[in-house]
Amino acid sequence: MKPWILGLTGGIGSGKSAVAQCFIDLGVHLVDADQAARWVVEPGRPALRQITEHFGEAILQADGQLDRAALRKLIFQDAEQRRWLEALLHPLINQEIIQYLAQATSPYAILVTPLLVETGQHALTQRVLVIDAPETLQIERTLMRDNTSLEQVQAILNAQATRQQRLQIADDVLVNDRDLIWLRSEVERLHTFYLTLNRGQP
Ligand SMILES: CC(C)(COP(=O)(O)OP(=O)(O)OC[C@H]1O[C@@H](n2cnc3c(N)ncnc32)[C@H](O)[C@@H]1O)[C@@H](O)C(=O)NCCC(=O)NCCS
Ligand SMILES: Nc1ncnc2c1ncn2[C@@H]1O[C@H](COP(=O)(O)OP(=O)(O)OP(=O)(O)O)[C@@H](O)[C@H]1O
Repeated sequence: MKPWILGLTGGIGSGKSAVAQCFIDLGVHLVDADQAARWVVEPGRPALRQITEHFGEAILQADGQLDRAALRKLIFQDAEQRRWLEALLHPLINQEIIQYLAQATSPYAILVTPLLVETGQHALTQRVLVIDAPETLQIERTLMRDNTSLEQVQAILNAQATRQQRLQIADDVLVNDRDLIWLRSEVERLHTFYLTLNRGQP
């Protein structure tokens, strides 16, 4: 039987990737929208040429790869440019996700995405798990992980759905405000529950 799809979402630095790794360790197949966003702009793919035509050659690194840090800076300080990029990439990202999920063979599979509502990816899922963390912790963890500024993280947060909007579509909520050992035990608990579900429903 085809696996049902769990949408795993949360804002920047909420802990989506950390939770995703726990599910992978339990044998669950998953696709990450941030990774799909990388595949669609690999050198040679049409989207990279369109991005270069729009933003200029300076958006490429010397090796021909997309300069992600430069593009990040650009789109999070200019909402119009961000919307241009999203209109180009989101349909391509969605295609990659659909192809990938079609190959999943675990009892259920997971779509990890920061933008479940904003991209129409919600329609690909039967159930939604929101990773929730206080905004201060999201900012603190992102600053520790990435070579970025507080201003940049704040700009990204402002471009995302609010906690409230995310919680409105949640079937399950994992509050990630404790340590990683506790996080893993919560994922194990959820996994046991998910294995009992039929198409994502009790
Ligand atoms: C701007 C880009 C090049 C920056 O790349 P970088 O490697 O620095 O970051 P990465 O892709 O890993 O994203 C990190 C986080 O930024 C946030 N983020 C990324 N894109 C967006 C967006 N369009 N709106 C709001 N938040 C976003 C998410 O929390 C994401 O998890 C990249 O994020 C991108 O191509 N974004 C547009 C495509 C998109 O919307 N991707 C989100 C998945 S659908
Ligand atoms: N419970 C936790 N305790 C300590 N560190 C954590 C915890 N959860 C996540 N982290 C760390 O916080 C950082 C952000 O987590 P993670 O990368 O999983 O977030 P994310 O939601 O995937 O972020 P993004 O939207 O930017 O991709 C990582 O360095 C991760 O290892």
